[in-house]
Amino acid sequence: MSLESAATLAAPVSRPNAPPKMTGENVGVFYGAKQALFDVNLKIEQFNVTSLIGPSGCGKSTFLRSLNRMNDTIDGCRVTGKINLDEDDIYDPSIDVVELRARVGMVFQKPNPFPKSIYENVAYGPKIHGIARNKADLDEIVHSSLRRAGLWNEVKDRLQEPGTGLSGGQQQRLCIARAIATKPEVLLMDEPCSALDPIATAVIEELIDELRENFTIVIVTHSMQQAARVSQKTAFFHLGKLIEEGKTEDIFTNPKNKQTQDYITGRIG
Ligand SMILES: Nc1ncnc2c1ncn2[C@@H]1O[C@H](COP(=O)(O)OP(=O)(O)OP(=O)(O)O)[C@@H](O)[C@H]1O
Repeated sequence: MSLESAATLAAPVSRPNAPPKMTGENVGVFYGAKQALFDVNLKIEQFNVTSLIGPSGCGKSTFLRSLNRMNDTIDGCRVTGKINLDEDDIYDPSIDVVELRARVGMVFQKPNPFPKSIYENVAYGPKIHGIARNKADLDEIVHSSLRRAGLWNEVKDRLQEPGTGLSGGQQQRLCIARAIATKPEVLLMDEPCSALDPIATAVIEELIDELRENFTIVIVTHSMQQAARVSQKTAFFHLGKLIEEGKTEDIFTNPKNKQTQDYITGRIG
């Protein structure tokens, strides 16, 4: 992308004294004997969108998955270093991983609604986490999550129809509604628009900008334009290392590192 197009950057949310929502310190990730991430130090600011960018295989998704211990589900995967959510060390043996994943929710690359009704897709998390006290409560959570995900008007008359019957963009918004229904503090998004057309992508990008009022968001994206449009902070990874991070505007207009410069100007990738 041209450096000038960074003029479309989303305005930063100014909360100067807020401590970071999540902090990674010397994070390393191994798949068996192979090390995929090396000594990553990154602070995730609250109520901001942080983009993780870099060439294929550089470790973006690996780092994202380490933030809610999704890597635990991969055989032979081991994480070293420390990751905090507020004051909590998320790899401490006392941490309940199910509860952690309710606090740090995730939206995947391909929309993956359950083979259940639209209502049940969103109600599932609040039910298993015991968030709703009764049916009226559950209805309220489902309706407000669908509203916040910008899907309510399109589905309000068909809540009992299967989620899989929606369009791709609608399914992804349903997955976002499902993720926010458990009231997470942080929302992780792994290339959430890669399976969507430009119009559905624009809708999700707008939604991300609205969601940051209430959630801290970390997004992996292959699109530098998308990173520039939606995020306040950008982290550039290369070959398993965090090369440079900072305000999105600075990364795209005035990168300090030559590798970052080469990536954003299309010389590597
Ligand atoms: N389940 C796994 N088992 C073994 N190696 C893996 C696994 N997942 C990722 N890797 C390796 O770890 C490295 C980082 O992969 P990762 O998927 O995190 O990169 P990425 O930057 O998200 O890539 P992409 O943009 O292509 O999705 C790569 O070398 C990859 O082959």
